[in-house]
Amino acid sequence: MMKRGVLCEEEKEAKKQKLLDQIGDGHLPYLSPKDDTFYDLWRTCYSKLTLLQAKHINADLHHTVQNAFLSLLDNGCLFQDLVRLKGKDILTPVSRILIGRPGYTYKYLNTRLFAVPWINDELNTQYCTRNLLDTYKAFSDLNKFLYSQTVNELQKLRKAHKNDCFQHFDYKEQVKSDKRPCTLNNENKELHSLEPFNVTLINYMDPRDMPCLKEEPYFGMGKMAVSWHHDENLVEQSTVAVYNFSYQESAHDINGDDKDPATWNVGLKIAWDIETPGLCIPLNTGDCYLMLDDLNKTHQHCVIAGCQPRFSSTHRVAESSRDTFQYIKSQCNSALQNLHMDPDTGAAALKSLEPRVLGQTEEIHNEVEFEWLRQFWFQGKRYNKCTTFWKEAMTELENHWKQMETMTSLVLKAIENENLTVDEKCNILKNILPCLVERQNLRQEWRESVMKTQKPDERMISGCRSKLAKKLPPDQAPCCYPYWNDDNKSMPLSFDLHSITFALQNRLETLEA
Ligand SMILES: O=C(O)CCC(=O)C(=O)O
Ligand SMILES: [Fe+2]
Repeated sequence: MMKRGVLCEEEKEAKKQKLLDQIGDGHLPYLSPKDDTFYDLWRTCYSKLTLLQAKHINADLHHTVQNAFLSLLDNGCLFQDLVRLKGKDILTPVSRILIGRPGYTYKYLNTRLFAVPWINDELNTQYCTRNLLDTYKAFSDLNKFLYSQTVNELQKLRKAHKNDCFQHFDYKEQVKSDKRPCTLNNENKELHSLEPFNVTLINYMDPRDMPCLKEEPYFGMGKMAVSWHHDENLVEQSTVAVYNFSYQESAHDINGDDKDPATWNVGLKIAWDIETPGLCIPLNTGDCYLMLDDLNKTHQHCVIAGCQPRFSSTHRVAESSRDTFQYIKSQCNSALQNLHMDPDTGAAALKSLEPRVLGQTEEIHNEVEFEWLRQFWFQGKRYNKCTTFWKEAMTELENHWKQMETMTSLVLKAIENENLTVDEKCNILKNILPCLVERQNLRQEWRESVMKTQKPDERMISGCRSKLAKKLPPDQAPCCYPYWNDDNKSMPLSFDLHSITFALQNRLETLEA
């Protein structure tokens, strides 16, 4: 069920290793403002990166947003994520929270983050304190501001692009080759998204808590708080806008004296290119930068740690077709349409035994279980500190999921008992078995992931398992939920589906023989 990128992890890793081998012991060149050609390089190879300096932004907005960052920290609403990278479990050095439209989620590194709603007109009671309500709203205000700036900058970009094209366009060439000016071609090509940002991912790190950050490997830019990456799961050609806030003086410098020791930097490079120098842009507190249009696709970025604690708010247009509570709720409702509950006896029955319908129900069953319930509970009880929105949403989804457990058990009974032809039974089995096998495999995977993070018992003493467990506070420790024992009579089927899928496979083979 995990989404696959254009290049798979192994291919990317091999490609990266090849680049590192080419570089050998040395480093590739990169430019920062102290280099004469820094602005030329920025204009020519990084023109879709725009910096908005703090001094051009309204002081009230700075004040509101900066207080909001500090409030998130004071309220314990920033969390390190336990992610799986290149087959290893790691705890991200950066702590995060997602804030955004009610019901939105955002997936990064196979972790689904659940957005704390930034405003909720109907239910103000969904926050622990009044103070937190104002905190989230501050990011909605910042979101509106950054969106208006993005629209302006995209217009400027479009104008500059048109001028460039007309300047370079040679009329004779056009007649000869019967090509049209590139502005005309580009009229259709300019697909950049003007959709407003729907979420912001807030980042926080105090470098003094993270003495073991990795060195930036290609250019020697310094210690990385966030390694090179493209932002994933965004609407194509959508801008990412970032507000930067570092605070408190500190004498501690982790990056040597090569550049201003206090400053955090954003690093940029063209993806898979070792000819063009990298760009390292220092960020002063209150500065914002925009990665416009397709910059996130053509280039990669990283964050080089300064010495102060630092926050950023990264506003994005998350791809949301299958990633909102509204979406998964409607999926559940469509699956449950095939369930009839007798109002008098409370007995459950399936309305249709159409194989396609049964298969779809089992798919939705997996989707709600693995993409929502298990993702949510893997993050412990962290969300309770920030909002009640997701606890209520998960209770609702869990009720739907439990009814789908009943539906699965009813299909299994139908295959045993009903007056169905061999063909009908085969068709049903073919439609549901792949989903049940996937459910069994994914349940085992999730259970193992959670066990790895738990306190070691006598059998598991050493290694990163125990280290990870110690690092996470109890309310953030991953839960394997839902989980139940075979003697739990409220559940129609076992957690472990191994013997059921095994028997069904045999059954199918016998029927087909
Ligand atoms: O903190 C920043 O400036 C950017 C962080 C980032 O790249 C991300 O959250 O994807
Ligand atoms: Fe990023």
